[in-house]
Amino acid sequence: MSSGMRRGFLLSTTHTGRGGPALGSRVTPKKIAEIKIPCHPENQPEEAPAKGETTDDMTHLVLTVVPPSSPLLPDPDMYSALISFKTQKEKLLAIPGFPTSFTTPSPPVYRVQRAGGRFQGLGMFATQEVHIGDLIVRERALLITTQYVPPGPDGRPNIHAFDVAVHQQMSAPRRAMYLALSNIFPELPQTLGILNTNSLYIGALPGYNGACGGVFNDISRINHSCRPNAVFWWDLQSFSGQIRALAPIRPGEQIFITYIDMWPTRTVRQATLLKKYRFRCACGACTLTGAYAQYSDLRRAFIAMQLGDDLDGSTTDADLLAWAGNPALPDTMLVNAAELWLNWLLGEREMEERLSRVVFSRLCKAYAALEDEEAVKKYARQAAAYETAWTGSDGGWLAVAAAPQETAWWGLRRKARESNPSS
Ligand SMILES: C[S@@+](CC[C@H](N)C(=O)[O-])C[C@H]1O[C@@H](n2cnc3c(N)ncnc32)[C@H](O)[C@@H]1O
Repeated sequence: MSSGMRRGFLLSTTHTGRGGPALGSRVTPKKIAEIKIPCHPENQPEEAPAKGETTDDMTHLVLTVVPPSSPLLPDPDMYSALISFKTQKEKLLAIPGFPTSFTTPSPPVYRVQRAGGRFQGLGMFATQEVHIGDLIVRERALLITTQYVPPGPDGRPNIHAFDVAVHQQMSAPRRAMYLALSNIFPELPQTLGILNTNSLYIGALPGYNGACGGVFNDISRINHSCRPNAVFWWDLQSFSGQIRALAPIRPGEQIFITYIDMWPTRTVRQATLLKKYRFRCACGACTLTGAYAQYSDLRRAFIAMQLGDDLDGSTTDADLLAWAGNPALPDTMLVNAAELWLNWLLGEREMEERLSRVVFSRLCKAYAALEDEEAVKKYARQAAAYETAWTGSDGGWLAVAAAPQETAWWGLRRKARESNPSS
């Protein structure tokens, strides 16, 4: 998306890192309360390679295992094979305490089983009721690799590293797990075909900002939906992937993540999935017909328009503050718009992290300005659940839900009316 697109009306939330809003001058209350309504956190910058550091390094890949092999760490089933550049390996292993330990729900709340119907092979299913934000599984990868593979002597990507990692570095049980994963690219060498079928994007590793992917024993069994009920994310510190619920899931229901961006139209999504994963998606959004299908495409296009703007840019709460401080403007002006956006996000099951956070933030600020305690509590609780799904912690939203009146936005409309009795 080009950053030159028109700035969307929803995007005027102050971005001050994980802190709260910087209130403008006109309606600043005397007492700035303790509880901040979270707003969009700054993105962690991907670490660019230091000048000259990776140039030589990037001519070849190095192989290692994480945690580093040690007789003191006897559990080979927890090791990830890592294919990276030397600088990445060194920076990773130099992180204090790396990798931290982690836990996953025990007994498991899911089962990997034959998916049946339109799905080839296996899928992941809930065995217990799961709520938004709940952890479903956390797992160390079988293999983590950079996407960029330097050329070998013949000038073609040197994919030999995948064979070495799988056949020489993995323990026998880990290798068996890897080789049992599905492979939709039989024309490729087996280790690469499995990688391309199953790897999930994990972002960059320290030392080089190129993309990396991870292959997992259970997480890679999750099928795709354009209306997913779960989200995958990667935690560098523990070197683990996790799946959390994005919607309530009942026992026996299949768990889905999205493999692709969700905002393109159905035609574009289907073409991408066919090309990259060789299946025709028949999810709830892809099987809509007629006006419903058009409406879904339209809502996703509007969501994309908002995302097209630079959400991390220097946006402010200026319009919220201008509304709060001007009693002549309708009370419902901003909440109506934000509720419409939230309904579109929920309707498409496209709870895009950055945009949803902005919407919840605006709803809570506007309802706090209107002194509508129940509405602030409702949206702050929802925001807490989604924030937990995206990050593993509620991000401060539960404090807002517990005491809306303690936020700096509380009562700004009334205060503005009191100081402008004529308007
Ligand atoms: C990462 S694997 C997912 C697990 C796979 N079903 C298995 O048995 O291991 C990706 C492959 O699963 C299948 N798949 C995933 N989502 C699907 C869907 N919504 N409909 C049909 N097939 C799907 C496709 O063959 C795709 O290439």
